[in-house]
Amino acid sequence: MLEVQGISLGYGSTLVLEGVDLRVEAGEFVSLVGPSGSGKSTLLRTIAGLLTPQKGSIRRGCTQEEIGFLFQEDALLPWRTARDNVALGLRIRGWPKEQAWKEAEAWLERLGLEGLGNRFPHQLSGGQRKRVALAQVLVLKPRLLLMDEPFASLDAILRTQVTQDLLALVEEEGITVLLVTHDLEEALSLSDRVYLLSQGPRARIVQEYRLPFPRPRDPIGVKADPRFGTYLQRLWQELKEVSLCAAP
Ligand SMILES: Nc1ncnc2c1ncn2[C@@H]1O[C@H](COP(=O)(O)OP(=O)(O)OP(=O)(O)O)[C@@H](O)[C@H]1O
Repeated sequence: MLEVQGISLGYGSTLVLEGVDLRVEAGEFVSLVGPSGSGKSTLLRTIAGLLTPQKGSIRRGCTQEEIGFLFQEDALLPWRTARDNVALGLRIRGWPKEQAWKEAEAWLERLGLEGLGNRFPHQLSGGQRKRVALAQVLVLKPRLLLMDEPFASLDAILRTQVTQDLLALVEEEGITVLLVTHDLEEALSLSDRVYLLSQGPRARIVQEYRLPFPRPRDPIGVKADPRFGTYLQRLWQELKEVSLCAAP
């Protein structure tokens, strides 16, 4: 679904990424972790097509329309109801209003927001708002979902609930996911593979972990697997090591 080869990219004279390679197969859930400021968001934005690499290539197995984005800041319009916000993308794609509303309501319901379609974003809790943002992306049936710390603003309990629901939905829909996160437990509990990016400048992928946990997966239950602790310890250790060795 996605093949990144030898990507290099900088801001001004600083080369943030140098020679980054990664692959995401169709239906996989892959996370990208690394030290703060290493270039994770830069890499995701490059994959999303928002930044142009100075070197290297990106091959996507789907069209731009089939890519969904979920960033830390949601894209809800404050003057539109939850239903209208979710329906907006379908309306832009030419769906008639009634049909778009019906589909939007169905997705709000799947995300546990039944009956809240008439509320405006400021009338929703933080968790409900995130669920509307998720419905806004999923209603467009993305084949590849790119997420950059989408639930970072939520408290631990809400975050766990929303990610649990997200995982069930992407498994059901067969959506391929690339997630940037600083939360190692989140990365290990959700993913099939985790990539570790080195400390920048000139960051590159230094490690890849292939996780043995089956699907469909309960991201809470998987933490009780004794192998989970082993992976977590290894990832922590390697993240600590790369954080200490910045490129000269
Ligand atoms: N628009 C920009 N102009 C100049 N430098 C930038 C810009 N955006 C990011 N940077 C720099 O590029 C480097 C990588 O930033 P990026 O946000 O990609 O890292 P990150 O790994 O996502 O960080 P974090 O984990 O803290 O969110 C940092 O040193 C940052 O200061």
